[in-house]
Amino acid sequence: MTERIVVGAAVLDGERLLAARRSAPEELAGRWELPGGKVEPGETPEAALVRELREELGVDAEVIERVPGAWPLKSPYVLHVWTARLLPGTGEPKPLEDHDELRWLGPGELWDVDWLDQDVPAVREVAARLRS
Ligand SMILES: Nc1nc2c([nH]c(=O)n2[C@H]2C[C@H](O)[C@@H](COP(=O)(O)OP(=O)(O)OP(=O)(O)O)O2)c(=O)[nH]1
Repeated sequence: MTERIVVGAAVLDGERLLAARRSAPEELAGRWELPGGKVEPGETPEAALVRELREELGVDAEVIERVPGAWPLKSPYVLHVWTARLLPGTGEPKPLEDHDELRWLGPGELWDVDWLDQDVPAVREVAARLRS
């Protein structure tokens, strides 16, 4: 089956990373992830990321760069991650859809939340870039 991309946004504010707690489906609820979602047919991953951040968090954001790596999810999905930043004046993100809590994680707090297993290597990669 053709791979389908799920985009995850590592939204950064200085050295802080935004984490989102899923409210559904049942098997993922309560675990933390990078906000994002499935890329629609004909859409670029970058456009999907901006769209998902608007839908899920009510914010306007811009993509910074791809975090190297691709992490397999439930077939046929594969997680690709980009760093992103909020546009000035857009306000604080809110858990409008798919999430019931958001947290900005500062340095030393990245591992304070229960990330989805498949997100752990992606967050590790983001953490390495935050330190460099
Ligand atoms: N958004 C997001 N999804 C993730 C991550 N890690 C992970 O396993 N997933 C899974 C959860 C879902 O099964 C799938 C993405 O689905 P989603 O529900 O966020 O996608 P979507 O907003 O496009 O919604 P829909 O089409 O299901 O309505 O990928 C992650 O870090 N971010």
